[in-house]
Amino acid sequence: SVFKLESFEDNYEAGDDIGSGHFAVVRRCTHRKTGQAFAAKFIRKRRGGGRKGAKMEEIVKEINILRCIDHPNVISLHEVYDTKMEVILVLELVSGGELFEYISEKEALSEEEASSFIKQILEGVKHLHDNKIVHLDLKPENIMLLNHNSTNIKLIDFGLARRLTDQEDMRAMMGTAEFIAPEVVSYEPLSLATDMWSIGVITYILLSGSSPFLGDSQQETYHNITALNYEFDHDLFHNTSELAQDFIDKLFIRNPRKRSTVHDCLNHPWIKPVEDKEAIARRSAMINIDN
Ligand SMILES: Cc1ccnnc1
Repeated sequence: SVFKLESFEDNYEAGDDIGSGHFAVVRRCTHRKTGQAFAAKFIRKRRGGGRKGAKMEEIVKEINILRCIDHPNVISLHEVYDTKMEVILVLELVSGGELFEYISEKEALSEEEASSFIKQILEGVKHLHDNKIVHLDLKPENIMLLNHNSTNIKLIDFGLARRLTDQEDMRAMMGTAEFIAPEVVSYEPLSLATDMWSIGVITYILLSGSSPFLGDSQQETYHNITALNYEFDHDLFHNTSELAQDFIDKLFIRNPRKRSTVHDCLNHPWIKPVEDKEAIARRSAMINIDN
């Protein structure tokens, strides 16, 4: 991958911090020649045998993933600068804040608003999954609003994202099938279904303001997840439709192969409203006028 050799400072003026990720700081920046605003993600390189900083191979993996996606609901990568201490990703700027903040201000959202956000997340995730990319870190902090007065969202932070071809390699490393022990065979490699579970958690939180599996400790949370220990608490869900709960139930399935795919979700009636009779009548009326 060709990285720019002239310095980032030559072309951009860095501004305020607007976020941070793994070993990274994100700052708003302005392109000197055009005045266009971007987000610059400064990723610290791991030097020598140190622990701090990201490994170059991880940074290159994130860049290569970002370079092969292009979708209105996914952050886009503009250019990359490589310096001695850090790699700088110049990304599209989204300045509407995290979905996480938006929810906490509003407690819980209406079903229409929640369904509209989830539909956009599904559209973005569909683009990733169609390109065999699994995000692996879908959470409200990694979903940002385009700007303060819009409800357009973008997925950001692909620091943990993987291309599924890597997984196939891993399965190849598992050795010759006939000699593999059952616990190794049933070890489910990370799959696209991993993202779908996360979408279930995000949906539950958008509708109720509460987290379905969260316990008092990380260990308790893990127990709740593996035991599928969740319910639709009446106080939180008495205004929520059966359809929304059915959408979530189809994602909280232990067996990844049985869990809803992104396509199942986009076709679920909670997301894809059934076209009502008037809409059908209007459409055929238009067709008659045209003929
Ligand atoms: C935090 C962030 C990341 C990417 N683009 N804009 C803002």
